Amino acid sequence: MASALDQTDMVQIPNTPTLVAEENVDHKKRVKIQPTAQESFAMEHVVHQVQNPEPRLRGPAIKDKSENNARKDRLPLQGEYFDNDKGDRFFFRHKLGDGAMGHVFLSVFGGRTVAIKTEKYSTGMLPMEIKVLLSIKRHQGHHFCDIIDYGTIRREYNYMVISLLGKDLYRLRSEQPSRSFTLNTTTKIALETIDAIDELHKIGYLSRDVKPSNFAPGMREHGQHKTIYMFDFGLAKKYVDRDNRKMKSRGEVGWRGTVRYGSLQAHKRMDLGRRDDVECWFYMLIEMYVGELPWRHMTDRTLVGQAKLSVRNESRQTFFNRIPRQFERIMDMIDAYSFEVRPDYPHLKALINEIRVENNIPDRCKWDWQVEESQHSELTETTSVMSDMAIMAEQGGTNYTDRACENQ
Ligand SMILES: Nc1ncnc2c1ncn2[C@@H]1O[C@H](COP(=O)(O)OP(=O)(O)OP(=O)(O)O)[C@@H](O)[C@H]1O
Repeated sequence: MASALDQTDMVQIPNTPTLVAEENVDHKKRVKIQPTAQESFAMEHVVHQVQNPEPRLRGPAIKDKSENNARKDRLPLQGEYFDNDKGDRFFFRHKLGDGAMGHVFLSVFGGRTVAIKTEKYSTGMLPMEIKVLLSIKRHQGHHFCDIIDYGTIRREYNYMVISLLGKDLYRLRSEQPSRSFTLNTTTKIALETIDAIDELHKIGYLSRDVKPSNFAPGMREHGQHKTIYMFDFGLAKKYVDRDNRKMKSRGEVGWRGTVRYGSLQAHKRMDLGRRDDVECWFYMLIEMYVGELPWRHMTDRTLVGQAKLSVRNESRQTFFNRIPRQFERIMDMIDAYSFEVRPDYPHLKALINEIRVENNIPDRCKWDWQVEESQHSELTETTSVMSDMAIMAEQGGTNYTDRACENQ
């Protein structure tokens, strides 16, 4: 992957207002708390709405075709279709999952199964995701979905067409009889996912929402089942400025992320850096191997933060009991990182590989879900087993910012 950082400032979704992404605001000149991507989008929306040409009507007939209803901010439904600007037709075959902001559908494009992520036109989170995926594509990121198309339909919804993935890691673990993965699968996931995080950081972005439900293996039919892919960049943020200089911490900015996997700094509502993505990765690994985290049943964010502190102090021994000692070293390494520092990804990987060697895990080993996988068709694999709401509830609420939280 190239190390040059992306200099592009804006993503223009055809027929949509321009998103001025969060990171494009000059930090030094800013006096107020930085607007979220959503707020920036809303501001731009007002400015650009008048200038944007009228989008041509596309897609299926809508029952009530009155002018007002044709412009209704809405999510598409299963069975509908739309045509993109090049005349390609995309059907929303069936729903693969629900996110906080919209639906993800299965579709077919060029004889290949794909996923289409949608959100209401006014939501404005998708442009950031598109921006990240386009940047990744330019840098040939290995652990990310290919972005095939994106746009907006009649000011009703925004969409992006991306490569189809298998079930996410949260679902796959939940389906294991023990609700945990073997050391082989956990360490293989650890190596794949730290590579994904490293790749994202190399192109100048933070995820700020590293968690099992944002990673999934690729599809066997596409020959991608040995790779774990990272998706969902709704909370992503650039941590370097236009001149590729690392931006200074903005101090206290509010909560970002998912309670269960959030870093100690996130609990302090501080600006997040690369080390925080890696801390989330660490909690994710422990959960996958042990089957749960001590704060699994806690919903109060403060209590979860206290429980995370406790595993560094009074409950350290219990927490690290019966798991490879390298995990404790990993946590101590992460805790020693300051905001600016680049995590030592090769060292983290070396510790994971040490676990594999000590436990005589052969290099070529199947994922835990591969036995079960062979008994089902690939299409069934992508269908949700747990409801998305159940997963959100399990994780102590899905990703959100303080602002979104207040709106709940
Ligand atoms: N490329 C894909 N292939 C298959 N399924 C996908 C893909 N992208 C997303 N999904 C499914 O859709 C669900 C929601 O997607 P995603 O996490 O991107 O949406 P979101 O609105 O950002 O959700 P969240 O509430 O977790 O932030 C995922 O959990 C997954 O089940």
